[in-house]
Amino acid sequence: MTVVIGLTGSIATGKSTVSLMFDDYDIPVIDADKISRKVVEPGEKAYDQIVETFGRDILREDDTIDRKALGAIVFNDEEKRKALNGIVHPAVREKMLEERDYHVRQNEKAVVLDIPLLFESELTHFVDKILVVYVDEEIQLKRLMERDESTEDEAKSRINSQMPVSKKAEEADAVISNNGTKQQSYDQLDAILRKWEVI
Ligand SMILES: CC(C)(COP(=O)(O)OP(=O)(O)OC[C@H]1O[C@@H](n2cnc3c(N)ncnc32)[C@H](O)[C@@H]1O)[C@@H](O)C(=O)NCCC(=O)NCCS
Ligand SMILES: Nc1ncnc2c1ncn2[C@@H]1O[C@H](COP(=O)(O)OP(=O)(O)OP(=O)(O)O)[C@@H](O)[C@H]1O
Repeated sequence: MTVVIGLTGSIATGKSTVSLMFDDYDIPVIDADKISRKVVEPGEKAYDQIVETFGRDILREDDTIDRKALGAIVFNDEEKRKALNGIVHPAVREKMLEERDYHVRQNEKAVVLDIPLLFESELTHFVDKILVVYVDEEIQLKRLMERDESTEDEAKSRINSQMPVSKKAEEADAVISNNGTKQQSYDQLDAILRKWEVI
């Protein structure tokens, strides 16, 4: 039986950093953010729906979506964010489940679904175990501003678009505290995977 691990956290808490560590165990990772970029490429159904809903002002010269412009709209307006989610999420969900089922058929020991909005989108029933990557709020804000070169207001509007990571940690089967070094997070992951008997 394949163990389906839901990897989540909140923005910039370190999901991508931790997801790379699964490589060392040959555990496949399905990345919802990556899929969400693919399903909005020109020619895809979700692309047409986004242009219809948000207009052509959110397009770049080559007609691809200007993610910064769309982000500036949806991270400051809950209704518009819901509209975008309603377009993008069904397509992401379908693709993710297809990939999950492929790995289950291959009889892999484990497969990871890296889903930032696992709780917010009520997708917890898709996974067997929930692993939350946690950091304290000040560190989250600092890392987000540094990574995205964003202002404090921009970063805070993104953070406030999600459930607080402390709340997610309360509902998890296991929590990695990523306040320390990447090596310390790696050691925690190793211990969790041993406990879950997937390595
Ligand atoms: C608004 C968009 C265009 C901004 O793109 P951008 O390249 O700047 O950010 P990216 O997609 O890399 O997302 C970065 C992080 O933002 C957070 N985030 C993204 N979308 C959302 C959302 N709708 N609600 C809350 N947080 C979100 C996630 O933590 C994600 O990891 C893009 O995030 C998007 O299309 N979002 C809707 C789809 C979605 O929910 N994606 C995330 C999970 S599938
Ligand atoms: N333990 C750590 N020590 C120092 N920096 C870290 C650590 N973990 C992650 N970072 C840095 O913090 C930033 C956020 O991490 P990462 O991109 O992995 O977060 P994320 O949760 O995947 O974010 P998103 O929700 O946007 O996809 C990155 O610049 C990353 O290099």
